[in-house]
Amino acid sequence: MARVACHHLIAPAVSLPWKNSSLFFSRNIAQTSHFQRRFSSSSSSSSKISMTLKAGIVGLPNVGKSTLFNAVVENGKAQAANFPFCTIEPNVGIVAVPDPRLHVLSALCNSQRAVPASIELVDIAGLVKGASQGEGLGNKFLSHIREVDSILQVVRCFEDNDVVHVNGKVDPKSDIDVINLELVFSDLDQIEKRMEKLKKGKPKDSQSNLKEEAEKSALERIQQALMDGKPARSVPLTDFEKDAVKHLCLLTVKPIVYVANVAESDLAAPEDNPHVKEVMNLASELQSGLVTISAQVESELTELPLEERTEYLESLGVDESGLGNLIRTTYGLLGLRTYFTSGEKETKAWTILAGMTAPQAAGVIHSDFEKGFIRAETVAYNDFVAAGSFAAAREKGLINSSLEVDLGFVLGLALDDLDLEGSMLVDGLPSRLMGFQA
Ligand SMILES: Nc1ncnc2c1ncn2[C@@H]1O[C@H](COP(=O)(O)OP(=O)(O)OP(=O)(O)O)[C@@H](O)[C@H]1O
Ligand SMILES: [Mg+2]
Repeated sequence: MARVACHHLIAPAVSLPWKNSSLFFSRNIAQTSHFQRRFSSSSSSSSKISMTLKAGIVGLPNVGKSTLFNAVVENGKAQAANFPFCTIEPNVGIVAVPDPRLHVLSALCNSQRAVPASIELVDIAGLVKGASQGEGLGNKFLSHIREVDSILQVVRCFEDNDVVHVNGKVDPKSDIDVINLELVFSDLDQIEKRMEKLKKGKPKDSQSNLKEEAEKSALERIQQALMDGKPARSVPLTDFEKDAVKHLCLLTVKPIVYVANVAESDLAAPEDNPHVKEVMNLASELQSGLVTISAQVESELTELPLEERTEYLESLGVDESGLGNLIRTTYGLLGLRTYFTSGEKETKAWTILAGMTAPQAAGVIHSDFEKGFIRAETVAYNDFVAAGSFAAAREKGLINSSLEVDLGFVLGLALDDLDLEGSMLVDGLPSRLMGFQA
């Protein structure tokens, strides 16, 4: 099988180049950034997107993947119909990550526009038993999964005799097992081929030798786990080993969110549906996320005028659409965090990986900002909102300034909980992370 280029969220190499500050700061940061060029290729709306990750919608045929895709993606036009293998080529769409903080900041700063973070969704063809051996639409479709950063697995939990189930009955456990097994087989195949190659080849130098040794050792452990039916992500690896196996883009390394697709009538109390309960148990066993949604309802909602949507949801006993939850769960599961830049022109959410340093976070806006990083200023989101402006927060002494700056540096990355010595972002904090373009 031809190897596809996989899609990674790569943190730029760590450097602390605060003193090297001659390079930058004259460019308009709203223009194409490193990540814009890198992560959002052709769409014309991509100039507004900061860093986009890909989530792939997978599942058995005819379980509601395209219906969900069309509901989530504004103007989504994937063909969704009641027959298996309706989707053949993947459909791709961009979805905004809902974040109420964006609008609060935008109002406080009188911004002309608010630009949310976004996720790229890929609606992939249905997988069936034997896909790794070419069954159904076969290997080609596993290769589409290889290209995504995370997996949303739609699991059918609705009973409807008119909608064909490829295995004859609604059975979430068996559906999840079928998909997991295909992903496991595909990884095993990939590892076997790689091991053979590693055995034959000779490393160029001692550095490559070290890396290959780490790769071999990691692959052996992953292979064992896969043979025991466990995903590769369950195997503890050192950072060096993770890096050594990254190029294989193993499918079972990718985080999974299970999307329990329920009937309209189950939406108000999904946990009463035994199929949903089963998916809940499996998701927690497999250390994966779970979201309950009715793709059918979400798709009907998009057809309604805005004012009628709330009424419809109320009639079903729920107060909000499940899409926001789905997107936020996906975003959180990937260890992604947001910080904001805010000014009159725009308030914008930028995506970073948990654990990125302040210079790296600045580098998401523009790589020059990382190279010439000078200082970070810190303020908690709530403090900022209470103060009402950056100037007021400064006056009240709520902003901590780290290093001295005398170069007219205008990007004050304001990072709460920042370890100023090492400029490390602390995992898990960034709900309070803000940055400002003066
Ligand atoms: N929650 C639901 N309740 C009832 N019917 C649903 C629900 N979700 C989806 N369906 C119906 O299931 C059928 C299959 O949906 P869809 O085409 O989205 O499946 P798919 O997973 O994309 O299939 P394929 O793998 O063939 O592309 C459609 O008729 C759709 O209306
Ligand atoms: Mg489809």
